[in-house]
Amino acid sequence: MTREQLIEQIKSKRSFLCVGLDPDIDKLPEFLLAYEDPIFEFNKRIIEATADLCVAYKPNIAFYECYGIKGWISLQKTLEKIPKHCLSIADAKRGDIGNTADRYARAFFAKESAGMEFDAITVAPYMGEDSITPFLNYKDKWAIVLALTSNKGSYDFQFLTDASNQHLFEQVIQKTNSWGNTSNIMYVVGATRGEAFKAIRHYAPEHFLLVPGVGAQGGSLADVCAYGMTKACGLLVNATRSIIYASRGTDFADKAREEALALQQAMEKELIKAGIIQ
Ligand SMILES: O=c1ccn([C@@H]2O[C@H](COP(=O)(O)O)[C@@H](O)[C@H]2O)c(=O)[nH]1
Repeated sequence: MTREQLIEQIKSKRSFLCVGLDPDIDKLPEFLLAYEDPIFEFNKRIIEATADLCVAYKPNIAFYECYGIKGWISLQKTLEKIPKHCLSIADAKRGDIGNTADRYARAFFAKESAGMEFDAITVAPYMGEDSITPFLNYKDKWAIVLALTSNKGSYDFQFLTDASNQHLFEQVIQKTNSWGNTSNIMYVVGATRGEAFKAIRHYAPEHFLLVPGVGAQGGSLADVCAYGMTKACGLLVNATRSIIYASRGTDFADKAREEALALQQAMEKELIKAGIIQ
């Protein structure tokens, strides 16, 4: 999906919501366990209940690969169920030397290789340029670079400063910026980092940011929008557990829709406030 198509979707759906698909077999509604592939059944119903309210889906690969071959099959079926008008993000956080990164890119972007073609993948920048550029060689695909994450551990490295007082997360953005452009690189910035969005926008004024941490992690949508929104929106705000586990009963898809709708409505207000839609 191109940047222009993504912006078009945001405007027409009046939403910049990304729904996380992190299915945990121990948290699924019990009646689904009778199905041959409970994870796919769960995801399918979540997608059907929310596809008109969101512009992206983000399966976190850990929640599939932990089930081995069966999990990969559930992931592949889930990806096929994600409508083409939604950006599909493999939250895989890959990062390795160039020739290995090339294989990772094939695995997630080249359908003829592993049978999956995501629009985007999250990547870890620690290993530098050759670990990221293989993902940028695919037309209309995105590498989403971890910049400032939502977790407590982000303080261990990401806030370290150099002699000029520049934080590591700022250096990451400044450096990776030159490897691609605003049509093939996004950054992960946690919603719990409201205070840092100004600094992020200094180094990435136009890039899309994938923002996890609203909902279960307590991040503020209002803060994210106040400091992170651009003229083209520039935000994909993710919520996972607060949507997909809104209920564990037979009404789970309806309740997921209610949660997604509440976020979409709050996002619509922000888009109007910013003059992006009327
Ligand atoms: O900084 C980060 C990077 C990735 N994540 C992932 O996003 C979702 C968040 O799920 P919630 O249930 O909405 O908390 C999950 O897949 C994380 O691994 C993140 O939270 N923070």
